[in-house]
Amino acid sequence: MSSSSSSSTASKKYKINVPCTSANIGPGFDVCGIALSKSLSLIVTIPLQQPAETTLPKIIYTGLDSDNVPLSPYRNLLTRVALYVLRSHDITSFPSGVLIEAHNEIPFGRGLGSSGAAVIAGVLLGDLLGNLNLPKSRLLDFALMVERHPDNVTAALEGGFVGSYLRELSPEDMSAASIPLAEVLPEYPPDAGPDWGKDPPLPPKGIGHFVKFGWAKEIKAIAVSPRFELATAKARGVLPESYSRKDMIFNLQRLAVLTTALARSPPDPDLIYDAMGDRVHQPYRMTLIPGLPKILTTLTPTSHPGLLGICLSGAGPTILALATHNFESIAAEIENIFKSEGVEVDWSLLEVDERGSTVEETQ
Ligand SMILES: Nc1ncnc2c1ncn2[C@@H]1O[C@H](COP(=O)(O)OP(=O)(O)O)[C@@H](O)[C@H]1O
Ligand SMILES: N[C@@H](CCOP(=O)(O)O)C(=O)O
Repeated sequence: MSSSSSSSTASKKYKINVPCTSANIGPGFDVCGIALSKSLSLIVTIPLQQPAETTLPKIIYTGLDSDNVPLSPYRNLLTRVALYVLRSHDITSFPSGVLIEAHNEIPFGRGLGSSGAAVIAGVLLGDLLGNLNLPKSRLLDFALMVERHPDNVTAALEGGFVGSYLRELSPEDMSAASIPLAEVLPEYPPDAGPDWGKDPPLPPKGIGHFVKFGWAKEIKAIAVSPRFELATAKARGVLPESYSRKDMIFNLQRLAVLTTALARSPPDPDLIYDAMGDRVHQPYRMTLIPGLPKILTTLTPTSHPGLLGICLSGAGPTILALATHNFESIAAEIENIFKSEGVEVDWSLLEVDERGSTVEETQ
């Protein structure tokens, strides 16, 4: 326990750590996600005794994109999600005197699950501040009321390589789960008191279901991120409403093979490369990401030994290449193709994070 000597300022500190994620992995649109080794972390200091004066949480950000984050707890995504969890448990306001120090390594709007990580961090923050001890399945329900595709949030919460689906809801549950996001996460006015607004819509129970797949230890992920943001909402907006039977079968066949192929040691590059093909989201997103068609066709396990497969990370624009070696030359080739389209990039070599999200008491 971390406590200062004076009893009036005695406090406990906790660290919440949430990994970034790469969703889809080719054919698994809105199904698969991998937790990777960059994270959003929060150090949360909570006074042991509530101060006499009521104060909102103080938020401090460091790290990537920290200049672009609202610091009002009524505007910030983390704290709005936490307040949703608290209000859903009849706790109408934040405890007073809380300090939240966020450190972010996940670039915003690049397809590495920054919003999914923020939503999971917010749910864990609400659970901590309300002393709720919610089980993982309930934490996921709250996250899914905010981020409505399960791939990023499930992988961020659970860690590793995960497949997930949403339970078919009863008509009554369906009406709760399809409430507009603005009602789940209202923009609280600056002077919002404990009685502000109506009761939040509670999530139906057991919305998300998942299974953790195996992952061959020698497989690493090269993430090449263009220096521009692509909002997930915009990249979902270009997708069609329906697909041909041929394209659905194309993806289902590959997905079934891929989930086992990535667990096998040593990995089979030709099998994985083919199994990472996709006809559901990548073809439609090519107009938003210059260089994507060339990247997906130029690099192969034959041209670049060590490469296993290549895909758009989440909704993009980051490219995810799975590989066992020759990481620099694979990244350099992707970087050159982007450069030829006038796009600058940053790249990093990431490991799979098997731990998922953690909450620990700290000093
Ligand atoms: N740590 C964070 N704190 C607050 N807001 C965040 C955080 N991370 C992401 N966001 C919000 O989520 C947006 C990005 O979400 P999205 O378009 O889904 O892209 P991504 O692929 O990175 O998840 C950011 O512009 C920001 O508004
Ligand atoms: N399945 C979603 C995943 C979005 O991931 P993000 O990291 O880009 O937010 C999609 O492809 O739209």
